[in-house]
Amino acid sequence: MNVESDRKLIFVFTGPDGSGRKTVADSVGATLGIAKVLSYATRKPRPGEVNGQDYHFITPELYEQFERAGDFIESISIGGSRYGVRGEDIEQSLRQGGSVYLIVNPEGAQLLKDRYGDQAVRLFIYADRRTVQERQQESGLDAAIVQAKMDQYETAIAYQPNCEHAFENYDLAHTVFDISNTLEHYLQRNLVERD
Ligand SMILES: Nc1nc2c(ncn2[C@@H]2O[C@H](COP(=O)(O)OP(=O)(O)O)[C@@H](O)[C@H]2O)c(=O)[nH]1
Ligand SMILES: Nc1ncnc2c1ncn2[C@@H]1O[C@H](COP(=O)(O)OP(=O)(O)O)[C@@H](O)[C@H]1O
Repeated sequence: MNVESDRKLIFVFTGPDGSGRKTVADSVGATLGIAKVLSYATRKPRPGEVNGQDYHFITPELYEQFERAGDFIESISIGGSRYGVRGEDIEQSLRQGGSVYLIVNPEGAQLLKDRYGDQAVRLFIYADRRTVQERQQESGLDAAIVQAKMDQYETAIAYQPNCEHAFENYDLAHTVFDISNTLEHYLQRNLVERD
C-alpha cells in the first residue's frame, strides 16, 4: 500500500521579478493541490492585489513586532519595504496538509535552503531581459517600479545555477506542464511502500 510519508516538501519559486514566478507558481499549485505560504509585506497593495491572497499586507509596526518576536525565518528589505515569511506559517501548513510552495527573491530562496536543506526544492523561473521588461510594462506597473526590478535582473539571473531546477517561461501552459511533471516526481517519491 502507498501511504504518504511524513516528509513534506517546500517548493521555492524564485528568479527575476517579472519572469512569471507568481503566475506559474499559482497555476502549478492549483494543478497539484499544493498550498501557498504567503509572505508578509509592508508595502501598500497595488491595484488588483488582495490582502491574504497576494501578501499579508501589514504595517511596519506589526512587521517589527513579528521580527522582534523572532517569527520570521527569513526577512529582507527591498526599496524601503520589508518582506518576510513566518516559520510558523510554513510549519502549520506542512502539518495540516501536504507539501507547500512560496515565491521569494533569490536571497530568500537561499535563506530557505540554508534552513530546510533537502526539504526545500528551488525552482528557478526565467525569461530574457527584454521579455521580462515588456511583461512588466504591459501589466501596468509604474515605470519606476519596473526600473527598480530590472536593476536587479542580472543579480537574480546569476542565482540560477544554485537551484535544483530551472524552467524558461515563454509559453505559459508549457511551463506549467513541465514544472507540474517535475513536482509530480517529488510527490510520488514521497509515497512510501507499506504492507
Ligand atoms: N526573500 C523574500 N522575498 C520576497 C518575499 N516576499 C516577496 N518577495 C520578493 O521580493 C520582491 C519584492 O518586490 P515587489 O515589487 O513587491 O514584488 P512583487 O510582489 O512580486 O511585485 C519580489 O522579488 C518578491 O518575489 C519574502 O517573504 N522573502
Ligand atoms: N508565459 C507567459 N507569457 C506571457 N505573459 C506572462 C507569462 N508568464 C507571466 N506572464 C505575465 O507577466 C507578468 C509578470 O508575471 P508575474 O507572475 O507577476 O511575475 P513575477 O512573480 O516573477 O514578478 C504578469 O503580467 C503575467 O501575467
